[in-house]
Parts: sequence; C-alpha cells; structure tokens
Amino acid sequence: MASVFKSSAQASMPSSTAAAIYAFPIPSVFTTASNVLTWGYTVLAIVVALLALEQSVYRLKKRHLPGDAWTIPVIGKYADSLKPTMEGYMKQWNAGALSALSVFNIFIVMASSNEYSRKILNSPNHAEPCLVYSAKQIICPDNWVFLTGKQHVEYRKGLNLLFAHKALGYVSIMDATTRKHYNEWLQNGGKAKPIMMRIRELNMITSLRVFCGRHISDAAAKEISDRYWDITCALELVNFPLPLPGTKVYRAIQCRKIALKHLMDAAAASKVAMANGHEPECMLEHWVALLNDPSYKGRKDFSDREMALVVFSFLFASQDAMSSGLTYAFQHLVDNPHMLAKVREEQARVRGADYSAPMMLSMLDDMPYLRAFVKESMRVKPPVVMVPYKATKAFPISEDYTVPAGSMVIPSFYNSLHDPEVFPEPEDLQPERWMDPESSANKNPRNYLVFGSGPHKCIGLEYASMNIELCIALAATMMDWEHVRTSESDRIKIIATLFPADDLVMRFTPRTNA
Ligand code: HEM
Repeated sequence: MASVFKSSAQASMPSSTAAAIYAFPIPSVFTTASNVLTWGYTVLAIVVALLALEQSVYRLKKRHLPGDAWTIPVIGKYADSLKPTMEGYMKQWNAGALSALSVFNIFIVMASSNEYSRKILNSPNHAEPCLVYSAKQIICPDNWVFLTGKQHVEYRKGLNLLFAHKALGYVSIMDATTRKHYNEWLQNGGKAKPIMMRIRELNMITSLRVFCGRHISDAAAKEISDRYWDITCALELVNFPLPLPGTKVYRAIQCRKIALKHLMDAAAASKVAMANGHEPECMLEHWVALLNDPSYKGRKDFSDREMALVVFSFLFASQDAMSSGLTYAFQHLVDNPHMLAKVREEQARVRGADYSAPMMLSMLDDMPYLRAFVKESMRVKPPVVMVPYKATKAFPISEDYTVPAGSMVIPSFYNSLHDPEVFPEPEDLQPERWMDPESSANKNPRNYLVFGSGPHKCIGLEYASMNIELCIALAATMMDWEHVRTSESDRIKIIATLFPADDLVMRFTPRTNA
C-alpha cells in the first residue's frame, strides 16, 4: 500500500520538486505516514464539502416549504420509505399543502391539497408520471404506460374503447369466476381465515378471464396468480439496482416473463378465433374485432407481444389497487351490519328471488346503494394514496414556489378525500352522501381523486368499480359473514396499496335466502 502511495505521489510531481524532496534523507516510514495523513485529510475535506453541498442544495431547493430543515446525509428519508406507515404519511401531508423531503438525494415535493394535487396531474407540460425505478425493468421499457405527451394521448384513445361502459359486457365472465371462488371459500367448513390473499387471487383470475377469456388455461392463470406477489413485493421505492438472481426485481422479472408468454399466446389465439368468425367474448377478442372493423380509423398493426404488454399493464395497474378496494369493501361492510342489510335489500329488489341467475350489466346499473357504498368505501380508504410524478422542467406550482426541474413531485389524495368542507365527518363511512345530488360530495367531484385526474386518470375505473360491486353483491347473497376482529384489524399496512394489517380475518357460511 505504502509503495503505491509513494510511487503515485512521485509520478505526479514535477521533476524539480521531486529532486528537492530527495535532497533530504527522510526515513521512508515518515514519508508513508505523512502521505497517508495527507490523503486522509484530502478525502475528509472532500467528504465534508460534499455533505455541506448536499445540505445547501437541499435547502436551496426547499426554500420556505415545510419539511426537515436538514436532510439525513446521503440516504435522506430512505428508512421511512422502506417501511411506510399511515402515521408517517399523515405527518408529511399535514405539514403543509406543499412540503419537501429528500430520499437518496432525490428532491421530492409532496402536494397534499386538492388544488396542488390536481395541478400536478393536469400539467403534462411540466410533470409526467414516474413509476418507481424497478417498474421499467418489470413491465418492460417499451410498454405503452411509459409514453408521455401527445404519443400517450393518441395511444390511449385506442385503448379507451375497450373500457367504454357499453363495451363492458364481461359481467357474465366476472359472475362465473366469482361464484366459483366463493363456492371454494365455502368448502372450508366455516373456518375463519385471513382473506386478503384469497381476494388477490379472485381479482387476478377474474381479470385474466375478462382479458383473455378461454385463451388462457386454468393452470396458466393459477401460475400467474401464484407468482404475482413477487411483482408486488418488488415495487419498493428503492431496490437493489441490478436484477441479480435472488433479488426481488429478478423474481418479479421472472413472473413477468411467464405472464407475457401466456398473454402472447392468448393474443395470437384471439386473432385466430376472430379470423374464424367467432363472436368476441373477452377483451382481447373485442380488441381484435375492433381492429378488424373497416370503419375503425386508428392504428391496426398490433403484434401479439404489444397486445400482451398492454394486457400486462392492465394487470400491473389493477391487481394491487383492486385487491385493496375489495378487501376494505368487505371490512367496511361487515363492520356496519346496517349497511350490509341495505345492500341485501337492494339485491332482493333488483334480482328478485333468483340469486342463482347470472348478474347482468343492467342489474348492476340499477343498484345505487351498492354503487354509493363502494365509492364511499374507497374514499375512506383510498387504495392508492399518491402517485409519483417528475417535474420535466421548472414547475411554478404556486405563486411563491417553483418545483425545480428534475425533482419528484407527488400528488397525494388522502387529504382531498378527507376534506371536512366537502365530506363532513370525513372519517365516517356515509354512502348516503353520494345518493343526494345536492350533497357537497356530489357538488365537488374534483375532490374524488381515488382514480387520479387528467390525461393519466385510471383507464379501468368503470371496470374496477363494477367488479368490486359485483363481488360484494354475490358475497352478500351467497354467504353469511363474520369478522373475527384482531388487535390489528384497524391498523393499516402499506404494500403498494392499503390493507388491514391482519389481512382481514373472516368466516363465511352458506346463506339461505329464504
Ligand atoms: C380500485 C381500483 C383502482 C384504483 C384505485 C386505481 C387508481 C389509479 C390511479 C390513482 C391511477 C393514476 C392516475 C393519475 O396519474 O392521474 C391509475 C392509473 C391507471 N390505471 Fe388504475 N386503478 C384501479 C384499477 C384499475 C384497473 C382495473 C385497470 C385496468 C384494467 C387500471 C388501469 C390503469 C392504467 C393503465 C393506468 C395508467 C393510465 C395512463 O397512464 O394513461 N386501473 N389508476
């Protein structure tokens, strides 16, 4: 080591200085020690300067915004982001309508008011969505969800048609899949079980059947469903940068490869089925039929892979959020028996005595109480509490603050959805607030940010709401419910979206609707 220091110091010195030093017979041990000291001081000075610079840059960007006066060197609030809690989030949201923090030197502006959150979502010239770093590795960089600006608007126009209300004729597929699952749930002899993972499986299989219909086998659907948890677990803010075997991102990529293979096969089979004159049933078939329609003016050349990537983006965007929405819908309803009774009354009115008859879209359209309940349940516990965006240029978000270019800027939805001016007694579940057209909730639709706002607003919101409603309607009529409350029932855990910390322990028994 010493010789390395010595020779490098000599090599870098002008020859005249080196000659002067060699004029003094300094013992080599002193030369080495002083060189080490010099290097040590130099390194220390650089580190101190960098840390001071880090703090200055943070304070310069933060200006007067609320938030820690100093950032923790290098990691910032990384520890908080590893194990996020609602309490931690609330503290940040309640610090101010705009507040600042830093994670690994990424400067972040958090918006918590309705005005600023909506401004971010509706300013495509200044900010665009920026998913966590691992998302690109998992859902492939060429996935349409990474398009921005005009390209995004154009691409999305074609996909919107797949979710138009009248196009959502998939209710019979959803009905059959959900009944099959509930019958399996009822096979366990009335034992109480945590249902969060069961709900995840139900959602995944339903979505795969809606998207791919008969073109995906039971075994393939089960394989995707079983492995999908690996993707959810890889959605942390910061992951190990290389997707090496054993890392979360590696496992997530393996799951995506399997899913993409099955989805490409389904896309190819849908094209064949449509070419053979079959009536379209699932979303992929409807899409192919649309592309084949001579009156369709949009782009038509979608490869199997591109279609598979689009379907995968729907799974990716829906699985966690829809599972959270449905889990809390169960919890809210079982904890409010008078609401469950109203849901059942409405089912009896709309479906008559025959609960074995498949649900139809027209029936779902005639269930205002259920619709209001599901909407209110997601207001009280929004599945997605915030979406990360990135300022693509300096973004003058308020009169006295401009978000620096390159910063992350995060619209959060919770405060908007719990604004007491718009939602009196905001923590209370009150489905009725959505049933009165004159209520402040209905008069302020801009506050309902559960599905976002602006050009990236959730494309699947109708489908998601409808599916949760259908699952609740069938569960209310097929089963009697009991909530086995635990000390963790009311605590929220955050795994990409919100869930009850005990995974919601429930007991279901067959219901006789005599
Ligand atoms: C309860 C369930 C759901 C919730 C709470 C939810 C919420 C959201 C939110 C907050 C966004 C971001 C909006 C923005 O940036 O303004 C989003 C985007 C998106 N969602 Fe959903 N979502 C749900 C279900 C679904 C479903 C079922 C699908 C598809 C079948 C879906 C597909 C998408 C896609 C593709 C985007 C990105 C849209 C774009 O960038 O243009 N979501 N969702």
